[in-house]
Amino acid sequence: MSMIEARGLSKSFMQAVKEPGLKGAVKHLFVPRHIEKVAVKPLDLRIEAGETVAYVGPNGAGKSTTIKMLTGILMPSSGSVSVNGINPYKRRMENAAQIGAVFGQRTQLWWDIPIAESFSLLKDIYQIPDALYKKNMDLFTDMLGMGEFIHLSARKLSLGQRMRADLAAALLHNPPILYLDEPTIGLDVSVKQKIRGFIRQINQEQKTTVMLTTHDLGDIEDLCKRLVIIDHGAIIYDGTLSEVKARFAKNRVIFFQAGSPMPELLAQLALTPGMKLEEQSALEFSVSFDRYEYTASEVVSRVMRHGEVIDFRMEDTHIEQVIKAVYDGHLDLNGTGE
Ligand SMILES: Nc1ncnc2c1ncn2[C@@H]1O[C@H](COP(=O)(O)OP(=O)(O)OP(=O)(O)O)[C@@H](O)[C@H]1O
Repeated sequence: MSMIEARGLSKSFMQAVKEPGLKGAVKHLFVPRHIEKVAVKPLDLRIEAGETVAYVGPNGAGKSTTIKMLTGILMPSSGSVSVNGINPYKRRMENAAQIGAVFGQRTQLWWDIPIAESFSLLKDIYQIPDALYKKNMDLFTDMLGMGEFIHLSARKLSLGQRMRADLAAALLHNPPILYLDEPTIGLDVSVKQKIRGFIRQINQEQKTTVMLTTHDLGDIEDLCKRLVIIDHGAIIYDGTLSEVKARFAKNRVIFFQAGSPMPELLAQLALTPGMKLEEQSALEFSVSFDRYEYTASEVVSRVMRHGEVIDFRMEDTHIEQVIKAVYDGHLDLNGTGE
């Protein structure tokens, strides 16, 4: 049995259609008009225990709606969903005991009481045994650096502190599943790294299944082996991150700084199939090439045979560029990758 299993899962909303202005509002009061908005088309998804899955897509693609169905917040319009053997919407209490959730924009901490007391309230709510509570509190305080703010109320925390506290709160009861919705939104680089390191460790040591939505592609590269891309309510890609990179990030670029101009070589390169030359100046140019046709050393030695090279550096296509190309409709993940 998979940890998360959705079959034909879909969700539609009725959205009010109002004409603009006061007249429109009054008219809507007497003659309300609605249209059906399909947020998530029937989708199938299986996630195994211990997997780390990034669920990504452009704004309005249906990510949050899917997560809300998986966490039991929303009732699906059709299909079935089982999370660790439980229907999350029908058995909400049992489901709550087995999941941890962090929604970047909201907090589950009590706003006006010290964080330490919020944790002890959660201990009672989840009926966490003393030994486990102490073990987790010690571990999380240390790993997330919470010592400096645990005596403060959530209201007084910075965003980075609050996110760390929220993450600890979500994991206090050792849930087998962790949902993260934009866990690093608005955070500085060092807090992002702390949070990602923590999630990685929890996943590795406790085999926690992690599903996260994010617009931060660094989160995906640092945390997730599997990538599920949703667009217009339908899954358009489900596979490994490395496969996406291998299939679609096929171009590499080498930037050269030459000691003297090499016009002959540049003319040759410009005509070579599978290579693309871009000249920044007479002494600076880059060669973009198909990594499956040429090796980097072939390209470098070809340039070096023609003259002095002072410096060169290589860049791989970043996953960010690949996903942007998918969102923009320039890349068909089910096609050839051209
Ligand atoms: N409660 C609701 N009532 C009506 N329409 C909704 C509701 N919730 C979501 N939608 C619509 O469903 C679609 C999917 O929304 P959803 O929030 O799941 O997208 P998302 O991928 O999470 O986007 P974002 O990255 O912006 O958070 C959107 O068109 C949205 O307007």
